[in-house]
Order: sequence, then structure tokens, then C-alpha cells
Amino acid sequence: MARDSESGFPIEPVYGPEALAGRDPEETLGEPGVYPYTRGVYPSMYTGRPWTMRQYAGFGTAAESNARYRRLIEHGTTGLSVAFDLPTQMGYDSDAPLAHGEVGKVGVAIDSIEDMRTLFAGIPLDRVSTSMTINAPAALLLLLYQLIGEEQGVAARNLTGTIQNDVLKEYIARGTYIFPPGPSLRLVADVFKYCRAEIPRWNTISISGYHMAEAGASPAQEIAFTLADGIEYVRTALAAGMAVDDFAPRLSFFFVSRTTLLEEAAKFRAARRIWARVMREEFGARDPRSQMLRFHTQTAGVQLTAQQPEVNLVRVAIQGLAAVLGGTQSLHTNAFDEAIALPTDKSARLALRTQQVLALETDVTATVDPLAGSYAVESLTDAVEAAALDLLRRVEDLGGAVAAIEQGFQKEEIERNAYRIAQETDAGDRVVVGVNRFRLEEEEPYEPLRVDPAIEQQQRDRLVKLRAERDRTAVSAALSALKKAAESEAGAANVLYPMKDALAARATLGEVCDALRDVWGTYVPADAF
Ligand SMILES: CC(C)(COP(=O)(O)OP(=O)(O)OC[C@H]1O[C@@H](n2cnc3c(N)ncnc32)[C@H](O)[C@@H]1OP(=O)(O)O)[C@@H](O)C(=O)NCCC(=O)NCCSC(=O)CCC(=O)O
Repeated sequence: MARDSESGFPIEPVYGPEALAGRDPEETLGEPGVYPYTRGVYPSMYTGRPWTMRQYAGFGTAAESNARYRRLIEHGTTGLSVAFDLPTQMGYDSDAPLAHGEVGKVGVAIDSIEDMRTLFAGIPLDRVSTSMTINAPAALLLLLYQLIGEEQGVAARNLTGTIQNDVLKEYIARGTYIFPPGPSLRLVADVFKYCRAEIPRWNTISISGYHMAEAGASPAQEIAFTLADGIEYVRTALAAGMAVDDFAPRLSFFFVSRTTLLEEAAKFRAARRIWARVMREEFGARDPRSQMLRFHTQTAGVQLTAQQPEVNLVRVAIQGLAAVLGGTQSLHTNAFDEAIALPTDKSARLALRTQQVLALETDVTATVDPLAGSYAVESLTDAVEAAALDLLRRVEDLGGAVAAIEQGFQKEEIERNAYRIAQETDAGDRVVVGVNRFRLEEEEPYEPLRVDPAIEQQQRDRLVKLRAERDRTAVSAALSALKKAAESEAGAANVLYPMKDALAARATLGEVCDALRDVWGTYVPADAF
């Protein structure tokens, strides 16, 4: 009997040669590093360079997070990935009333250039690439990074990294938006232009399906809605006057990896194929790099269990393997205790060790795209692709990603799938080891890491000092210049230049975001749910 895939199509008990019959291998598979990139974006893939081991981390103060990054580098991580606390993500200083109780909780608190300097102390920005999970205030954090690079003597053209900067999925699934879609997209286009001129090796956006998946999206929904957002960003940049090959090579993506290894590997392969075709056929991209879907993967946090947490080590290894078999460029493997609390030093190290075992002890990195030609995997790739294309068409029929968001389409589809998963789990049809099968009478005790609540006061004290020391007139002049640029028509002035001056004059994150809020207003979602 066929079993249903996570995307909702049947998986046959047996696939045979008929699965590959009638396919044009050039068109569907190609060579690795060649259009449509089904087999991976680089000809040599991991035989040339392993994926980047990029563990998402950050909590408490900049000093504590800096210590964690240095330890991760010592243990062999090959890229950094910064988690910011909620006030930073929402554009508020640590002493804002709305920040109370949240400072340093889910990531590091960054109020100004001073915190940023501490965060990267002793970390050579010309040798490490850094991802920053920041969306509405992405431009600010990028500029702070550039300013710290300048202080270290690293030219902007040599900086490498990624800002998430994907505000559309914030409206759909993640929630840290500030401004309405119009000005948010204008800011994204300003970032694309700024990076092209000033920080050309920077990945200007990480178009993310991960959070939709965590909210319950199926694999097909995850890639369809993410690629639809990608298409909207491409249209935005084109409308702002950029040529497609001037920005598309620096678009990047971010997906989840679940324990359903075969379908996940198929999903990554299908996503690459769809994107390559869209970029070439719909947008006329000629530069091969514009057609390559490069992506980061995080193992599925939502599949981790608080019960018998050590079982998560096994899950993460399988999920990580799926990402590698799918050809990821960069990977975060979750720590086994993440369903309970922030990872401890030891669990963070174990998570990294999982990647090191995959890269160095297994043979999956010895040959490029080892799954190619598998009857099952090629069939699943076609099936995920077909399901995703169908959803992409529905988004287009609604008028594109933003119009669909405003009609609540993606959210509703995702919630429907989340409900299905919950029902199947409750009924025991979907097995979760240690939760609805093979339970323990009594769980073993576990001592989680807790963030010190005193951090909020420390950040407030730093802000009082900063505000007393800096040149107040220079700060308000810089903020006025920023507002003026924000008031101008999209495309007339790039807000990043005055924003950089304000940050260099030690304006705080909250002040810069408030200046933009004054001009652009804030987004209030339609009350559909
Ligand atoms: C493009 C990626 C995906 C990966 O970039 P990387 O720099 O790591 O890898 P890369 O670009 O593939 O490789 C680095 C350089 O080596 C080259 N290179 C790599 N492999 C090669 C090969 N086999 N042959 C030849 N060259 C190769 C590349 O061309 C590139 O050079 P050039 O540079 O010269 O081209 C980027 O966007 C990225 O790092 N993203 C990470 C996103 C992230 O960590 N997000 C965390 C979100 S955490 C979250 O959101 C979840 C929780 C929450 O809600 O908060």
C-alpha cells in the first residue's frame, strides 16, 4: 500500500526503471554545477569544499555571545550565525518599555555600535563569514557589521556573510515585521543596491522557508511559498531599476531538513530546478550564478522532543544527512536540548560534532550527489516539484506573494497542514518516538541553561552611558537626514547611506527604527485569524 509523503502525494512501495523512462536527463538532471542544477550548484560540490558548518548562536550580552562564538570556532565551526534577541529584531532598545523581560532571551541584545564591537572582538571579519538572522532592521545590522569591519581594517569588498532580510516570510510565519510591505520592500531594494556598490560579496537576503515549515508547512508548501517570495523580491529589484544579473547572484535561500530523508533530499533538488528555470525563463537571467539556488539548512526544531531529549541526537543526525544529500551550502544542526531551553556549551558542541561526523567519517562527501538516478529519489523529486509548481501557480493567480499574503492564503494553507499533522500525531498514526510510542514512565532530570535576568539592567546602564557620552547634535542631525531619505520616493535616495552615518554617530538601533517608524508607519496584519 502506498504511504503518503509529507507533501501529500503517495510514495509507492517500489519504484523501478519506468520512473526514469521518457525523461530527458539533460533537461531534468544535467551535470552537477550545470543548469538546471538538480545535482547541485557546484561541479565538485563537497569534494571541492565541504558545506559551511554554521551553528546559529547568541544569547545574553554581546560579551557572552562573543565567548560562545570563539568556543565554536575553537571546536571547528567554519561560519558564524548570530541570533538576536526579540527587542533587537523588532527595532527596540533594551531600555524600551516593550523590551522588558525579553532582553538577551532568544539571542544577543544589540543596541548600538558599542555592543557590535564587543560581539566581534577578536574575530577576524576578513576570514570568517557571518550570517545574521535579522529582518526588519537587517540594513542596520549590516551597516554596523561594515563599521566594525572598517575598525578592524577590513575593506567592505572583502566582507562575506548573509543577512536574513526576508520580511515577507515574517508576515506569513515569523512575526518580527515592523513596517508595512511597501516600505519594507523598498528597504530590501535599497540593500540590494547598496551591497552591489559597497559590499559585493555579501548575500543580501536569505529567503526562508524554515519558519513556514516550523509553523506546519509541508515540504511542497515550504519551497513553493519561499520561491514565490523570491519571485516577489526579484520583481521589486527590477522595478527599482536593477538588472537581474546585478543582484540575483547574491540571493540566497534557507530551508528546513526533516527526518523524512528521501523526500527532503528530493525537495532540495526540486527547489533548485524550479528556481533555475524561473530565473532563466521568466526573468531572462544570463549569469549562471543568478540561476543557482544556494541555500542554508537548519534541522527541524519542531521535530525535537522534550521527552527523552537524547533521542534528538539521532533525529538531528538523520536530518543533517538529508540536507547534505540534498546539496546544502551551509548547515546548522540543532542541539538535542533545544526543545527544552537554549543549548548548553556541551550540547552545542555535540551538535557541531554531528556535522563533523557527517563530513569526515561518512562517505557521502566522497562523490557528488550520490542519490542521482535513484528510481525513488528522482520520482520523489518530480512529485515534490509538481506539487510546488501547483502552489506557485495558485499564488500567481492571487496576484503574487504580497497579494496572497494580504489575502491570508499562505498562512491558511500552512495552518491547515499543521492541523493535519497535529491530528495524525494525536491519533498515533504519525509516530513520534518517546512521545506517542515508547514512552518512559518517568523522564530523567535535566538541568537547562538559563539566561541571567540581570542582563537587562546591564544593557540599560550601557545605554545611559552611551547617551551621556555621544555628540547629541550629531546624532539628531544624522537621524533627520535619514528621515529625509526615507520620505523620498523609493529609488530616489538610498536610506542605507544616512543610516550608516547615524549608526557611526552612535545612534541606537531603537532610535534609527523609530525614525523610520515615524515616516513609514508600522504594519497591522489583516484580522483573518
Ligand atoms: C549562500 C549561503 C547559503 C552559504 O554561503 P557560504 O559562504 O557558507 O557558502 P558558499 O557560498 O557555498 O561557499 C563559500 C565560497 O566558496 C565557494 N565554493 C563553495 N563550494 C565550492 C565548490 N565545490 N567549488 C568551488 N567553489 C566553491 C563559493 O562559490 C563561495 O565563494 P564566493 O563567496 O566567492 O561566491 C549563505 O547565504 C549562508 O551562509 N546562509 C546562512 C544563513 C543562516 O545561517 N541562517 C540562520 C538562520 S537561523 C533562523 O532563522 C531560525 C530560527 C529563528 O527563527 O530565529
